Amino acid sequence: MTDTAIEATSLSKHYGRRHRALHDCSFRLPTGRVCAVVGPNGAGKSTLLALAAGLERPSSGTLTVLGAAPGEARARVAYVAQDKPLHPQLTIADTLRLGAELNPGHWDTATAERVVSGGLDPNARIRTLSGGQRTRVALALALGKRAELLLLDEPMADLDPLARHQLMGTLMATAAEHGTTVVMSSHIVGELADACDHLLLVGAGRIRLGGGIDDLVGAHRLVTGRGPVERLHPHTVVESRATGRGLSALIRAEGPVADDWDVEEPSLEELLLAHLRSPDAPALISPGATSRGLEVSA
Ligand SMILES: Nc1ncnc2c1ncn2[C@@H]1O[C@H](COP(=O)(O)OP(=O)(O)OP(=O)(O)O)[C@@H](O)[C@H]1O
Repeated sequence: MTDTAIEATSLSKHYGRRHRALHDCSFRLPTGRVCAVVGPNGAGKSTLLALAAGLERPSSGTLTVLGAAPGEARARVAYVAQDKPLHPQLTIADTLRLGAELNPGHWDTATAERVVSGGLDPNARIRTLSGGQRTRVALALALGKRAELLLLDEPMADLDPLARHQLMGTLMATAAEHGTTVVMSSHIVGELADACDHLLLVGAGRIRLGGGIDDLVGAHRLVTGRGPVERLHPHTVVESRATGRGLSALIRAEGPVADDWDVEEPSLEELLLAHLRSPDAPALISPGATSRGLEVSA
């Protein structure tokens, strides 16, 4: 049994000659984590999830999922694509029955029904559902499968706040009870902080931050003091701006920060926003999240 849910080594995916969706990505996601995949539009998040689901093939580099090639791990993985494809002519009940038939011996009826419970008519056809209602059915199929790895591409995007809250609760309960690894892309940063313990920040096809959220947040500091920014040497300055009092910066601390700076730990949201605003800041993959393939070949 592997302790690695996903491992990428120098992974690249190009569409045609000009579209570089992912470039030279290396990281490791241990099993049992709830991982947020965050990044701007077009960063490569969906491409990464589709590669892990075995629906796309890398242009170069390697990717393993639960210790196997992505295609071989498919039975142990559930994937919900961004557009949540379902059979429009089936009813909700038919769809869940199909899920049970396709996953003999490892179908969790109670969880699947819980995800679609609350105001949804089991006899309603998929084509009559709203976007958010379809999402709930797609998530019911994914959670019902009792997969070891859930790959969810923007699962919360069109859910109302109550449904989002319920979904997060169900995901957390599933992950805790069965040790399921969850990987979900999202733009809703505020809601990730409570639910996720691992982060992949993707920017322009590269991994910008990778690792446990506590490790990544703990490696950074928000500092306020008198400029100029050069006074922050030797720390890595991710983002800095002039304020009424002098200078405010988010830094990656390379040792103790001098006493004349006010120092705070950033929130996850502050960390992400600073990195999103500073796409050229150096990448950080925390030690437990580096690709072992890379260590061997380095
Ligand atoms: N099938 C495709 N053919 C050509 N280019 C593609 C294809 N799929 C994705 N791309 C390109 O790859 C890049 C990454 O796309 P991807 O969908 O992975 O981004 P994303 O981070 O999921 O974006 P969003 O947040 O908008 O969903 C984009 O520049 C996109 O135009």
